[in-house]
Amino acid sequence: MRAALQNSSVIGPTVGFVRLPHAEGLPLPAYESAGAAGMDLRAAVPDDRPLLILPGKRALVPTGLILEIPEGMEGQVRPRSGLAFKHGLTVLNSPGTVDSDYRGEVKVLLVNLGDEDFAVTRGMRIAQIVFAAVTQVAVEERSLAGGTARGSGGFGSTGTA
Ligand SMILES: O=c1ccn([C@H]2C[C@H](O)[C@@H](COP(=O)(O)OP(=O)(O)OP(=O)(O)O)O2)c(=O)[nH]1
Ligand SMILES: [Mg+2]
Repeated sequence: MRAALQNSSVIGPTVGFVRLPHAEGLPLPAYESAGAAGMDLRAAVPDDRPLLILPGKRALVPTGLILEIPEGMEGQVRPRSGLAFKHGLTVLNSPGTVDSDYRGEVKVLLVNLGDEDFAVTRGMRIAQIVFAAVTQVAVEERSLAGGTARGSGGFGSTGTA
């Protein structure tokens, strides 16, 4: 298995990671390749108590991490394509939004859309988090929206092919 990239190769803002006691011994998220967009999140479930997700059921999986995301950024919790392809496991609220002012434990809402039970074991990489810039906007109420060529056409109005 390829080692996760060292921090020194990353140019960008810094996100703080606080490891909670139940994440002790688990590797911190890290980019797994030079161009990776996301860092994998690991399940901080007890070693002796895997979390079983039955077909059609969902579970909130602890990561054991509190993040300190810089203002103006968010964390997006997304599925891992391998788990989705092989087991039908995905993130129900994808992309989950981790706000920069959230100081609770980051959790992953997994849903099993496959037809077999899925056991989430300690340290398993269950999802990935992508950090992205967000823009907060000012709201201005207006009586009319300005005209455009598209107008109100949507939901396939430009054709399907
Ligand atoms: O996949 C996720 C999504 C959210 N959160 C945490 C961080 C986020 O900042 C907070 C609130 O998420 P969101 O705004 O999506 O949920 P809500 O239902 O609107 O809850 P709230 O009323 O607390 O904002 O929950 C996670 O840990 N994982
Ligand atoms: Mg909210």
